[in-house]
Amino acid sequence: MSHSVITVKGLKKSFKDKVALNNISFDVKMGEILGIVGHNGAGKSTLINTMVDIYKPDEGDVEYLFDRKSMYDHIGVQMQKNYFEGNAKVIDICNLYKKLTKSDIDLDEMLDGFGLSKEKDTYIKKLSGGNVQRLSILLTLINQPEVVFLDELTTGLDPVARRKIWEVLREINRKNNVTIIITSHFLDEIEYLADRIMILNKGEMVYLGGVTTAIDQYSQGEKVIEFQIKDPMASFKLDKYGAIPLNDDRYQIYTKDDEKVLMELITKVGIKNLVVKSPTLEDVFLKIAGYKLDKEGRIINE
Ligand SMILES: Nc1ncnc2c1ncn2[C@@H]1O[C@H](COP(=O)(O)OP(=O)(O)OP(=O)(O)O)[C@@H](O)[C@H]1O
Repeated sequence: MSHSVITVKGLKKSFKDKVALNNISFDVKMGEILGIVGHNGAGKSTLINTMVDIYKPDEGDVEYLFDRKSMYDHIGVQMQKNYFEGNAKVIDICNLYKKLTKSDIDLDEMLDGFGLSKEKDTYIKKLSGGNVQRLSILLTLINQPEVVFLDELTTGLDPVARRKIWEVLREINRKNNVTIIITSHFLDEIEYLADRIMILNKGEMVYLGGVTTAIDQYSQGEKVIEFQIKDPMASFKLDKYGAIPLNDDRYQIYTKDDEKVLMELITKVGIKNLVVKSPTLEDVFLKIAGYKLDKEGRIINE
């Protein structure tokens, strides 16, 4: 069992009467990738901001394994918004960070790993949004932190660029045992990267554990039947099955007795375009917190 590098105890944070975090307690293990997911406003950024001392909690406490006074020597924080001087070149900003953090990292190697070698002499104001995002992650890693916080990891990046970032992060996690805490709206990202996931729902931690454990725990041998009904007026017939409405007039039913339910749906309700499958992480989310995903796989509010 690895040590805890961060211990969060009973965190509470409100903004006026809005409760952003309600009694959150957990440990971050050294060398793990912890993925924090939740809908807009679930409390992800507030949690990270409180963990890195940007916000003061109303109650509770965050303990680090290392000396709190030198915390910023040990951690790297990438926030949602970045403000870079537009008239500086990529390499200038990198050198500045390197100097400020007294790092001996090989910048050429890093720029290459992030696919930014060609942009080395590009002015920040001329960079694409995706490249600004890559640069901000790169800068977070320049001081060779032991713990990295990445808020909204790959928002704004195309699928190829996202994969590249995932690989870089996995490598620094595996090679250097860097602990990584990421928030994301994308379940595929968390499923791919995270050793454990935390599901936040309206400021509450509703799940913390392994991805496969989440699926096993919440599915309990159930199958998922997804379908459309032939006659929308017949939707009341689905009530007794606890059907969850999805996009595009589709419904989802969880059942341990898929054969019987399927027969009933076909003969008594009238369904089409049906799929029977084992639950995925996406289904688990839908079940735990009523989340839905948009076409790109991003969590959207109910
Ligand atoms: N500085 C602030 N002042 C007032 N309210 C805030 C502030 N920061 C967050 N909140 C509120 O606290 C709640 C949690 O917000 P937070 O930004 O932590 O959620 P999030 O899960 O990161 O959302 P998103 O995915 O949209 O970034 C929201 O209701 C938000 O409006």
